[in-house]
Amino acid sequence: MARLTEPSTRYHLIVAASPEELARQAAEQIAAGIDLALAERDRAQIALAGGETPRAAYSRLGGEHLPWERVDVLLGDERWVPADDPSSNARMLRETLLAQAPASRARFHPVPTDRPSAEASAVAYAAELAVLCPGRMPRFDVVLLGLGDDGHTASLFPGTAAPGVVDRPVTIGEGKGLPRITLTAPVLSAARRVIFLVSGAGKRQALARLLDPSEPAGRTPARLVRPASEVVILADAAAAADLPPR
Ligand SMILES: O=C1O[C@H](COP(=O)(O)O)[C@@H](O)[C@H](O)[C@H]1O
Repeated sequence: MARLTEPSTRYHLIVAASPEELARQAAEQIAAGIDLALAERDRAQIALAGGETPRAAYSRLGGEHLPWERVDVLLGDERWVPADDPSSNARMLRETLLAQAPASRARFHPVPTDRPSAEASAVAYAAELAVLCPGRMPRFDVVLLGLGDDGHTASLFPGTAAPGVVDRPVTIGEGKGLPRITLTAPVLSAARRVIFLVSGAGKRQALARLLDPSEPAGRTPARLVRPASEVVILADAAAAADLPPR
């Protein structure tokens, strides 16, 4: 009898020579995913990373001439903080991608963090997602992810329950002392195009672990993102410094 084995995830690593090049490549990859989606459907849905790394890429992407009014912009995760909190991922997006024409015409769907609890915010975000992308698991056209130095992605932190949630698209997480709302691994994996953006020497070990087939996902939850298509990793030279030649 034939043994069924899960196909392994294919990673395509691109090392950028400068911060400008990293931002340019990221903006280009996201724009290409949007273009492809809009050639096939009326609207494109993208889920973007928070944190600090993608700021320059978003500022650059915001100037791309795309039919932004047909693009739904969501977040892969959000800290459960008010919308104007300095650590709010929505605030960061509003200050970069959405701050300028033409991307200001996109429809932004922030995580509603104004609910009485993180759980209630997760339920509200899941309801919004269900309207936008009907079906059991939403399928984004593009998912841009970050990689934490501890191997987390979105808000799937090692040692917490969120990475193990597989029966719903949105769950609550916890990381660096903050309650969070996050897309789950099955939704991230269902995306048509997944891109990781990794920058800085502090991410060296995490990046090496992400690319190591023997690395357990329990220690590096970013390995739980296993789309059918190849995963593009855009890294700078500092993050990629310890990697063996590929
Ligand atoms: O907490 C978070 O961290 C990750 C990584 O952020 P970075 O600035 O170190 O690249 C980010 O992807 C995630 O959205 C954010 O909430």
